[in-house]
Amino acid sequence: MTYPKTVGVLALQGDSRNHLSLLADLGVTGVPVRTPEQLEAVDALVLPGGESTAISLLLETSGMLGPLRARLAEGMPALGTCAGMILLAREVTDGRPDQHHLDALDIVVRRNAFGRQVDSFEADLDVRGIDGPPLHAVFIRAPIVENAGDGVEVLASVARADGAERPVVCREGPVMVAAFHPELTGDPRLHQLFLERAGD
Ligand SMILES: NC(=O)CC[C@H](N)C(=O)O
Repeated sequence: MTYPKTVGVLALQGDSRNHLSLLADLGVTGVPVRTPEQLEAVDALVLPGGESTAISLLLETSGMLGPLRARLAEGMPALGTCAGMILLAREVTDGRPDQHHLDALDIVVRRNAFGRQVDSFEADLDVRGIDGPPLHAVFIRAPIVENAGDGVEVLASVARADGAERPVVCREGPVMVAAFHPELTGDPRLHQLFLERAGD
């Protein structure tokens, strides 16, 4: 199994540093991506958590929106976490009217939607494809997956305060998303799962 050679981390806004150090722990060259030229040079991309409306705007002003759409359409592997998951979705039900989404996997998401747990909560997740102890996940103003298409694999779910189970890790082809912040716990297993598929 080979990992992609160079993995970019979108560094326009939000938490790119911890993603870069997890990639380094896995022996992968991670590079911050802020320009179309830097995007062109990577084999895969991590879109971190932060604020999806701000990242959306910065994608536009940096000139990266078009090139990023094109790379995703060509099949570039991407991992989106929290705000990154919102950006990669097919539809955002309550995004700002001018908020861009990249339509890279067939999910519909709603921002800041974990009911009473809206601000933050933590959960231990069984993730399909990850062995060993459950993955500890930190959710911060997390999006909810309202609908996942037939082609989408749901790899982990969590019960909302009202008891409804919601997908929190999804994958479609080379694109994987998580509603939480996998970079905050120092556990590299979610990145590893992404890279295993991304390098195929
Ligand atoms: N932790 C996060 O990335 C939060 C996402 C944020 N609520 C948004 O809408 O973009």
